Amino acid sequence: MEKLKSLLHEYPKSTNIFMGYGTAGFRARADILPWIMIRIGILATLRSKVKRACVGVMITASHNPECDNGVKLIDPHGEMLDQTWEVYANTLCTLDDDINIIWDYVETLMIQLNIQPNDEAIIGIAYDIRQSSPLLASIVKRAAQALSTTIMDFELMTTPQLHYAIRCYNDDDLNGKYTEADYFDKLCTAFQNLIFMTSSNKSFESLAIDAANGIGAIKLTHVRRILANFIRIDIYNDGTKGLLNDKCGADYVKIYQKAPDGLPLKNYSKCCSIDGDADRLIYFFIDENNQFRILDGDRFSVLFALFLSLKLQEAKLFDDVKIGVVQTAYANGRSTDYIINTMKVSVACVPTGVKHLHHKALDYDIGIYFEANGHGTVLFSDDLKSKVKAASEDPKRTEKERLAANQIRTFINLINETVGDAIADILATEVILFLLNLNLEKWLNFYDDLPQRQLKVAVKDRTMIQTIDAERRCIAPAHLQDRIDELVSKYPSGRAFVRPSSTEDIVRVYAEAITQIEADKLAIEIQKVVEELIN
Ligand SMILES: CC(=O)N[C@H]1[C@@H](OP(=O)(O)O)O[C@H](CO)[C@@H](O)[C@@H]1O
Ligand SMILES: [Mg+2]
Repeated sequence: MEKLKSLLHEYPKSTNIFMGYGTAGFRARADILPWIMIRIGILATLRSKVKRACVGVMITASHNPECDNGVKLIDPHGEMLDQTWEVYANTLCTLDDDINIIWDYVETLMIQLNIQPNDEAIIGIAYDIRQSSPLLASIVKRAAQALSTTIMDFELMTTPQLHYAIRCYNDDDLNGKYTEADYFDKLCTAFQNLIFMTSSNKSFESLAIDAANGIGAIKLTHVRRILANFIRIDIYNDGTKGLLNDKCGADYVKIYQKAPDGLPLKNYSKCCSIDGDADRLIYFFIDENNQFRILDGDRFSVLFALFLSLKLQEAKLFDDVKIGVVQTAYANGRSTDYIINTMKVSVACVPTGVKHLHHKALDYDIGIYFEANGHGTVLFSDDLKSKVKAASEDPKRTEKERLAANQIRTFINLINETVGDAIADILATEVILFLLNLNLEKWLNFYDDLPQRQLKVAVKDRTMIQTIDAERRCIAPAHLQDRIDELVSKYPSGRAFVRPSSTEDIVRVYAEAITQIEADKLAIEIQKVVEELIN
């Protein structure tokens, strides 16, 4: 109690205004975060006690600028914090800096959640390369230690590494331990084995990676070294010169549809950008007409689903396996059409936010999910894992069937199933392109995107908008949806929706149409309706 009391005194609550615990946890300017870290240390301790397992605390603001930071909790299987606990996180942060008030709330929660004072707690803490990160991590650590919690200090890590590390500690199948060397060995060995299984004498073209001047640059050097005999990886924006996420990184490339600074695009046929904490990935290249072309999250869904359904067919397992793609309303309509009608793979649409995609993907034996912004992964059910193992070892099957099953089995090891992992996704993408004999141009030509436009609208109260049907329709305020329907009906192949952002104080408008001019026009018309009905 005394230690916690002095910590509250040392880092007093600096503001009553803060964004709630959302998809990305808490995010704000780094200088107003210290007091929040005390409460996170407490919350993580309680979560660990309830789950009787290790939980994670990741300090990062992902693609946001260096001056920002953030924090989020990771649950024992490496997944995002359970949604009911987001409420406790918010309540803890609304409490005053009074040790008695805070302690009363902690005791109430302990009774409610049946936590005994002597229950053990263990937390793994990691952070990205922001200057503010070590201090924020030390505050979480001190708050948790004040409650006798054991700390594993992982220091610098990518977000997906910490998710995976937490899963390892809680899973006996994964030896209950994590080392960075084991992690990159696992990914790189799977990559090499998939190449060895292929009787091709092709070689890889060099890959240029824009690492957003973030933590990914440091971690990618391991992969570059291990795979040096297979693929040449050149890392740009590695933090030696530029600023974190400044005119570079996956978010910049996707939003501005522009090449990142600091990468000699013309020297490469394949380039990609990751974001500041290495959980998003976007590929890009210059096409024959000298146009800058990007391959976003929708394209990864298509590529991964294509590869996995093809291998399931070759292994004669396709009819026994439920494979599906999970998207949000921001997925380009043409990608959805292509997956359903050409690839004959089912598609589910869920609200924005990785936790929703991840949750839905668990419904499938092979659940592939990506947000259009490049965050995503693949989940494989235990049943699917047993099936492919059995098929790969079944002497009654043909060699081709066994090989395909073995390829799926190996591919599973190339994936970080806990969360989108840009480094794992790069290796998976490279291997699929290699095995299917594709380059970026051919991959892009699977289908043409419908032109689209996204707008941000500043409103007085964005919570006035309520949505249903995976955020594709509004039920409040009155008449908004009717007005949107009326506008959309004037555009052939038009599609549009509005929703309040969960990370910014704005309403997002999305519109799609046959031409860019029409998509822009539709978006602006809807923006006006939003302004009229909300402000
Ligand atoms: C349209 C869009 O890109 N939305 C992003 C953004 O959420 P909003 O609720 O739209 O602000 O940030 C989320 C967290 O990073 C990310 O999961 C999501 O995809
Ligand atoms: Mg990120």
